[in-house]
Amino acid sequence: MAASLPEFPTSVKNFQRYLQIKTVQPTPDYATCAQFLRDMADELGLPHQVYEMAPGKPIVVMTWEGKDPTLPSIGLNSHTDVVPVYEEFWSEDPFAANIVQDDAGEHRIIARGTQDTKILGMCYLEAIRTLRNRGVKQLLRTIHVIFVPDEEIGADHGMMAFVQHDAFKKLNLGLMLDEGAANPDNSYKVFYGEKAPWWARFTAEGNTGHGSKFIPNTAAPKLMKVVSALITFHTQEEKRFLAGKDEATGKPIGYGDVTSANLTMLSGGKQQNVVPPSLEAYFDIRVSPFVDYKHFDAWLADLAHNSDVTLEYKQQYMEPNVTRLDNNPWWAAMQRVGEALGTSYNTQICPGATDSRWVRPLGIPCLGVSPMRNLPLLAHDNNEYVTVNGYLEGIRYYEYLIEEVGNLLV
Ligand SMILES: CSCC[C@H](NC=O)C(=O)O
Ligand SMILES: [Zn+2]
Ligand SMILES: [Zn+2]
Repeated sequence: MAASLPEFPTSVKNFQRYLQIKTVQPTPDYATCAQFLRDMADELGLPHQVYEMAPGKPIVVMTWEGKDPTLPSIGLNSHTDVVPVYEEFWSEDPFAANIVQDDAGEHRIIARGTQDTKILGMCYLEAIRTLRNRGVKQLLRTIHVIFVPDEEIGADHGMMAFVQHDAFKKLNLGLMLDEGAANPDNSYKVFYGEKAPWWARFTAEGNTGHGSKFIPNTAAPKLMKVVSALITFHTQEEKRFLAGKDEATGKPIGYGDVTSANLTMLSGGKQQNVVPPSLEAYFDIRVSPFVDYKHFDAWLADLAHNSDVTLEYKQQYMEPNVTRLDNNPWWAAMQRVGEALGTSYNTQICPGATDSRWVRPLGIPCLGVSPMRNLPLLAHDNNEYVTVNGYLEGIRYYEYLIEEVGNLLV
């Protein structure tokens, strides 16, 4: 660790304070978090509302009213919760938000949530502060900075519920910006759509008995038929992805064009010498938005049926989830800002699921961008970090982007 560190700007200290709040699943400290955000809003002079779709799950919305509040507004969304840590694999306390100088001389802020996705919320707020300090009193459109809980566990009491609420409709969003991801290359990733999470549980049932016997009709071979078919499917999709283009048509194949099916949990059985009456296999399936959902659903149902296995979904997302980029004035505005700041973009389908999937089906365009480039993707990983310089670049990016989209007449 470096002997002495420079004095960092207040924006960095605010980011550290946010990171130090343990909004970690499964028991996030949302009360402290909401208080912190309310204090930030007061400091910025932004009126704010707190909504709860379930007790103890605050959604904080800060509003910077535009010159014409009747125009559709801009939503700046980020989630406040973070995923758990394996602390023994971290070089720093994941909730201390320590700043450590690396070999290249860069100052790294190391903490859970630096990339996913507390950087985003703080960049929005610090960018608004910069704009107002520059003397920009109002933009044309109203800006809503939205902080939501529980994105990491499916958003049942977060964005999924909020979009049904009157308060959400009253925000009158014309565009929502949401999370992107760190890019190891020199461009910003932009997510214009995402894969559909289908969390499937296959249950096989059969005869039980002594573990030394040849028992007919047991659970294991039935379950193995499903497991084997899905692993074969997953491997084929992986091959298509690695080949980079379609064998027949030569069309390029990216992450968004393929579907993954990972076996993530297996359960069943009580003792090693008792053949179990049931066994379960859990798959995290991420369906490409370009796949015919109904067709794929029928394929999985047939697979289960033909294997004499039952299939249940913990979640099965079925809505369209792509924002078109052609003839999209918001995207054009984003590109102008990138050009002005010397940044290029890399447009992608998000392999994971974000809160945008609840908003896109309402016809509201959503673009997921996080200004993190030349940075390894460490969301959900050990020693998650962003550099101080990267964070400051992010604030500058949003300063220009918020001004551009906030003043856009479409
Ligand atoms: C599908 S609900 C969980 C959402 C989570 N989002 C980011 O990692 C994901 O696993 O994609
Ligand atoms: Zn996230
Ligand atoms: Zn995440």
